[in-house]
Amino acid sequence: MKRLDTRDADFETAFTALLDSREEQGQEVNKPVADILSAVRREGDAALCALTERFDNLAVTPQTLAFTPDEVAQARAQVSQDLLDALDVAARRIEDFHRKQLPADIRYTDDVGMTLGMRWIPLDAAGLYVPGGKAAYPSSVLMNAIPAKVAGVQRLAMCVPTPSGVINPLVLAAADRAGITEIYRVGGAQAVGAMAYGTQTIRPVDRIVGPGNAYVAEAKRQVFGHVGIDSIAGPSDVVVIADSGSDPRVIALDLLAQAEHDELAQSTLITPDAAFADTVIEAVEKELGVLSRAAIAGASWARNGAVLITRDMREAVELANRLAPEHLELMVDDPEALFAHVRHAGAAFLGRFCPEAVGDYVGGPNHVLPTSRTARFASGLSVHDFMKRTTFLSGGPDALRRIGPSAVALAHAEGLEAHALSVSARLDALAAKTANA
Ligand SMILES: NC(=O)c1ccc[n+]([C@@H]2O[C@H](COP(=O)([O-])OP(=O)(O)OC[C@H]3O[C@@H](n4cnc5c(N)ncnc54)[C@H](O)[C@@H]3O)[C@@H](O)[C@H]2O)c1
Ligand SMILES: N[C@H](CO)Cc1c[nH]c[nH+]1
Ligand SMILES: [Zn+2]
Repeated sequence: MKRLDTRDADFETAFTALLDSREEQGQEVNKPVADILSAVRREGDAALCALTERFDNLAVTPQTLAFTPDEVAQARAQVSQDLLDALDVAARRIEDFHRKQLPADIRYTDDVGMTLGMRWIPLDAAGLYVPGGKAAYPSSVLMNAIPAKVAGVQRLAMCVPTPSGVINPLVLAAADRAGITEIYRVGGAQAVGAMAYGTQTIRPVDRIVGPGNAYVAEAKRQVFGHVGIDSIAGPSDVVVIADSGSDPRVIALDLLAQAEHDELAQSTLITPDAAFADTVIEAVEKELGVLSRAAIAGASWARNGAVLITRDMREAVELANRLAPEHLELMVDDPEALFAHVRHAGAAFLGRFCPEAVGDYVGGPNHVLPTSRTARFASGLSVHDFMKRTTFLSGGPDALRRIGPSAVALAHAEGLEAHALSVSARLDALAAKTANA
């Protein structure tokens, strides 16, 4: 863990190193991921099965890659009613929020008489990656699938790793709740490769979405262009801006809630109060003594944890903007005042009683969010990720007479004769018709 004070002479150097550190960690997986993707592209199911045996310790055949409807029903039957109810609370709230994102088409007739517009069309097929290496993520099943359903995607294919063949039944219950019927027991870069290029068993999709570890995130980056992707939603990160009005233990737990996802996760506290910072650091160490996932959380905190002490809250927000976190918690009395200055964050959590973990499960907005500073240019998963736009133009002779000559002039200026003729031939025909009338 790094403890930095903006008043220190070497702060800027240390902070720049912090900004670069996770990108550098991500680069370690470029080559292994490229090898996995090319094996899946070349050999299809054979590579998929061999890689699943190697990385997930699971012997599969093309016939057993998919979960059967019976397996899904049996898994659902193992889940308690309380958990199914909790799943339902989450699903309803996620659906309500995402329904509000449905975009409206555009259609209007302009002053030259052309009708112009833009139509939103759902994707034909989406691939949903649900992580499953170090933890089970039924919540990510809902976060992936519900916006896709709301958008109207016809085919959803879900991939989830099952280390040593074990799957948390709630994952399959969540898939069932979301109406997913095509579920494969594959994970990592090989799952992304299968959904991108297709194999004998898994048909390719048009866009791959969902969170995952560094291998999954890098695989999505590498297949982008062949298929669409949502964003780089890799190992989680959080920035917590807090003052001493919060219980240090609660802030420590918020930091550890991200750290426990992955050794590569990153948790950062920013506060103007140095004494408070030190109490939170102590509380983190204390909680690490009792947390069940202390090995992962402790490794993440040691490797990527950071505590930044600022001159004031405005400086705290400026540093948060530079970190462009996946999650930003504003644990202060007047969070809206700080939020007004936030420019880069995947999702913001405003107020002492709105922890990020609520957003992970039941808040409503999506928890699949851009990581590793990509919130500078990317956003969380939404209904829009499952749709694309087709613009349209419709015009008759009058409109062509009015704007056609400008098109002809510009086509000549670009040296594109066929373009110019395509328009002028029509204009000539119209002129001849008028002359003959
Ligand atoms: N950003 C988000 O929106 C978001 C949401 C939820 C979870 N997450 C992140 O998802 C990740 C989940 O990670 P996970 O590991 O639990 O599950 P995962 O499913 O993402 O990864 C497991 C797979 O990684 C592959 N893998 C592991 N080690 C490998 C190696 N050495 N070489 C090649 N492949 C290897 C295996 O194929 C395995 O099936 C965490 O980093 C968590 O922070 C992010
Ligand atoms: N915090 C993760 C997003 O980065 C999502 C998640 C799912 N379950 C628990 N947490
Ligand atoms: Zn989480």
